[in-house]
Amino acid sequence: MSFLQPSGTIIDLGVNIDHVATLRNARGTQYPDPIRAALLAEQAGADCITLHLREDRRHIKDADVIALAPKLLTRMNLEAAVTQEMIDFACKIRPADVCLVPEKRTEVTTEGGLDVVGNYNAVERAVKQLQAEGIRVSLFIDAEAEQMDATAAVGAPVIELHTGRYADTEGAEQTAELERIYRGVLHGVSKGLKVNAGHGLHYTNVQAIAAIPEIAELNIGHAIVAHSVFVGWENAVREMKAIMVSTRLGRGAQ
Ligand SMILES: CC(=O)[C@@H](O)[C@H](O)COP(=O)(O)O
Ligand SMILES: NCC(=O)COP(=O)(O)O
Repeated sequence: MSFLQPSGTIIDLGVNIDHVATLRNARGTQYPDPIRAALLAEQAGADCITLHLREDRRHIKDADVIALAPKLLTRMNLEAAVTQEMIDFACKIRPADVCLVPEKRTEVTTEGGLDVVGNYNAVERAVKQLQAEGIRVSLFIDAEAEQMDATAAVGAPVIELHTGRYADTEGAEQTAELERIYRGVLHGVSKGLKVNAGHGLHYTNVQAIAAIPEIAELNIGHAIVAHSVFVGWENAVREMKAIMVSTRLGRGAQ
């Protein structure tokens, strides 16, 4: 496909530290410290730190967000559900970015994109409240034109396309998902949106997504935490960033 041509455009890596907190919470210890992981990830090449304060606090806790905010050298991308509790909390923290994501208590991980069309008024209220605090708002959505059109209408300048189905499929199904994402990226750009992507990306499926030149940022967490078990945290971050950048520059996987 044409998007596989090297473009040399910049692509940012947002490192999601949720599952460093998962490991910490497994025993109720203070280690591994997600704040230390975030600062080391920045030194290893992360362009931003993403963390998801879930309503059930299964991994990231309020205290993690509060402790990390003043220490970050890059920028915080706080993921949160569209609830008054989370929007009020985000407005107190005032991260550079807030990404509004859907949440179901019973889900193992995020299962789909935010239904902006079906929750338009609530999303619009949240976007306006966050933007009044100077926060840039991103909506985590599936690569569907109507969701992107609603995102533009509600005034959010950024979308993050859910790559979960692409990550969970293979062969012709995965190729179809990749084409759907590519068409979604082009539609999002045509609506004037900054287009990011994330969920389920890892060291051998990230290349095809990173090769799409109009994608500005990838948010990746679970795979980096998993890989760090074998290569170390900073190396895992460096390797992912190197794959993304070399893909963009057309040098193939390094
Ligand atoms: C929105 C998304 O895809 C992830 O950033 C999110 O953090 C997934 O939730 P878990 O980290 O709890 O799996
Ligand atoms: N929004 C996606 C994200 O932050 C990380 O998702 P994953 O890589 O942990 O699946």
